[in-house]
Amino acid sequence: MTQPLKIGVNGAAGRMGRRIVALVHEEDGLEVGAALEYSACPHLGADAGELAGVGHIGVPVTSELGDRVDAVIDFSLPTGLVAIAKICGERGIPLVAATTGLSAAQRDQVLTASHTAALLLAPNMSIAVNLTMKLAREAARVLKGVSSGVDVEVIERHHRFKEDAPSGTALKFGQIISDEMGQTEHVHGRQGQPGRRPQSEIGYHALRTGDNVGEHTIVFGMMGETIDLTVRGHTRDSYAHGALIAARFLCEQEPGLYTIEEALGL
Ligand SMILES: NC(=O)C1=CN([C@@H]2O[C@H](COP(=O)(O)OP(=O)(O)OC[C@H]3O[C@@H](n4cnc5c(N)ncnc54)[C@H](OP(=O)(O)O)[C@@H]3O)[C@@H](O)[C@H]2O)C=CC1
Ligand SMILES: O=C(O)C1=N[C@H](C(=O)O)C[C@H](O)C1
Repeated sequence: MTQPLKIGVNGAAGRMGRRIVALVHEEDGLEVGAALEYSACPHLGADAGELAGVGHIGVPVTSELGDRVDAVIDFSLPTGLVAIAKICGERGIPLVAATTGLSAAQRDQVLTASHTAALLLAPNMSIAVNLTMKLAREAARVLKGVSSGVDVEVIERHHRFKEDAPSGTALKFGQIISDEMGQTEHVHGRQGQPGRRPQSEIGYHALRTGDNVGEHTIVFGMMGETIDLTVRGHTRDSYAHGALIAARFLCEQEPGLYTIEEALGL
């Protein structure tokens, strides 16, 4: 019988980390190998399963990655991702990097791990969101030919605790669309007298309310008609399931940089 893959969870005491711990524990062929947090985390020493609401699993929250993991899934903070990416790169451990809000320099530091380990870095692990990205690319490809112009706006809604804005997913939607349509300016909200809207911009609008786990709407506004592409999360498990698929996928790959589309088979 094959041994279960041992998954290290970075940010294990967080909202996503707890769901990853719970689902890894429940899924056949996977087990929690390590539950990682930063060295001053108040949850150090607590049982990761108890924190995640699935009962005692005998894996304490720790700040040191032991030698018991086959892959790491990270949902933490940019500094946490940079630190774990360095370790994964040094040890050749596959890494699913889900944290958003990285600076360009932090992103480059994380990408360095792909020279020596299998790495997947994506702002959204959900199948529905990544499929909607494909739809958005197709819409942009077709609509760029509309002679009277198309105004693209990205509206996202998230919970009040989210630290970065706009979401990493919103920025990726904008990147995909501007790659197809050629917009060169990315505008975040509007106020005062911005004047007539130029075709060269994509507008982003970040709403922060309550416990919303994530919604994105891409508006393609034209003269006479509008297309809204909307994708809504209902629970964080939509992201967690995709991250587990990605971890299994990376465990079968050579070192290198992989995409969530490859992992999900989109
Ligand atoms: N790609 C995707 O599909 C998704 C990505 N995300 C992203 O994942 C990240 C986490 O989201 P969420 O779970 O809601 O956030 P949380 O704040 O609930 O969780 C982050 C956890 O990481 C901990 N942490 C802080 N610093 C470090 C460190 N240096 N090393 C390890 N752990 C650390 C935090 O501790 P403390 O609270 O004490 O600071 C917290 O427990 C965000 O960037 C979010 O945008 C979220 C959902 C889906
Ligand atoms: O912080 C969140 O919650 C989420 N963050 C990701 C992002 O910034 O795109 C993905 C998802 O929307 C949930």
